[in-house]
Parts: sequence; C-alpha cells; structure tokens
Amino acid sequence: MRRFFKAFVYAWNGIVHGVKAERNMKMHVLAAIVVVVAGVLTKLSPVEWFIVMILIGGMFALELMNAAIERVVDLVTSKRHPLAQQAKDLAAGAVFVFAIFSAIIGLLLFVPKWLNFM
Ligand SMILES: Nc1ncnc2c1ncn2[C@@H]1O[C@H](COP(=O)(O)OP(=O)(O)OP(=O)(O)O)[C@@H](O)[C@H]1O
Repeated sequence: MRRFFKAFVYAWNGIVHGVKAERNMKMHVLAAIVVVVAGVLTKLSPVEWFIVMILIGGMFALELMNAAIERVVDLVTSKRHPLAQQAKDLAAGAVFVFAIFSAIIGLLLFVPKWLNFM
C-alpha cells in the first residue's frame, strides 16, 4: 500500500516539475483555464464537458510525455545525433497533432453555440 501511495507522490512530483520547468506546460495551463471559463460562460452540456476534459487531460499528458522523452534523449547523448533529433521531433509531432485536433474540436464545440447567442 505504501508503494502505491509513493507512486502517486512520484507522479505528482512529475506534474509539478513539468509545470514549473516546461514553458509549453505553462501555456497549456493558461489555455485550459481560458477554455474552462469559456465553457462555463457558454454553458456546455455534460457530454461537451467530457470532451473538453479528455482534450485538456490528453494535452497535459502528452506534453509531460514529450518532456520526459526530451530528458531521456538528453541523458543518452549530449552530441547531435539523427536518432536523437527524430525522437524529439516525433514526440513534438505527437503533441502538435493532438493540439491541432483539439483546436478543431474546440472550434466545432464553441463556435456554433456562440453563433446561436448572437
Ligand atoms: N542531441 C540532438 N541531436 C540532434 N538534434 C537535436 C538534439 N537535441 C535536440 N535536437 C533538435 O533540436 C530541437 C530542439 O531541441 P530541444 O532539446 O531544445 O527541445 P525543444 O523541442 O526545443 O523543447 P524545449 O523548448 O521544451 O526545450 C529538437 O526538436 C531536435 O530537432
């Protein structure tokens, strides 16, 4: 049981470190706050909130994984290597793909509601 709780502490430390050390994570926190405020003002339905939560959670999780991959690559080599470049660029690409689709889904969720308000 102690090991189980320790795992939570390590995971929490990882999240705190990620938010403190990664500029992109700070941007995601800011974006998440803006989206949640917009969601409250737009009166999203429960299903729409589930979608927003999956997108915000997925974005945070992917960004943390990207930061982890960057650190492992830097640990393995401080020299320039095509595989190091590919590993970092692939991880960054994964974040970018999720961000693009999140933005599209966000627009599809919010814009029709805002147009209805007008
Ligand atoms: N060891 C390396 N060998 C070859 N190319 C690398 C190496 N390290 C980084 N790069 C290239 O430089 C880019 C920037 O790397 P960097 O380590 O600064 O990460 P980053 O994506 O800028 O993340 P952050 O801004 O969070 O530090 C990588 O995406 C990769 O293309």
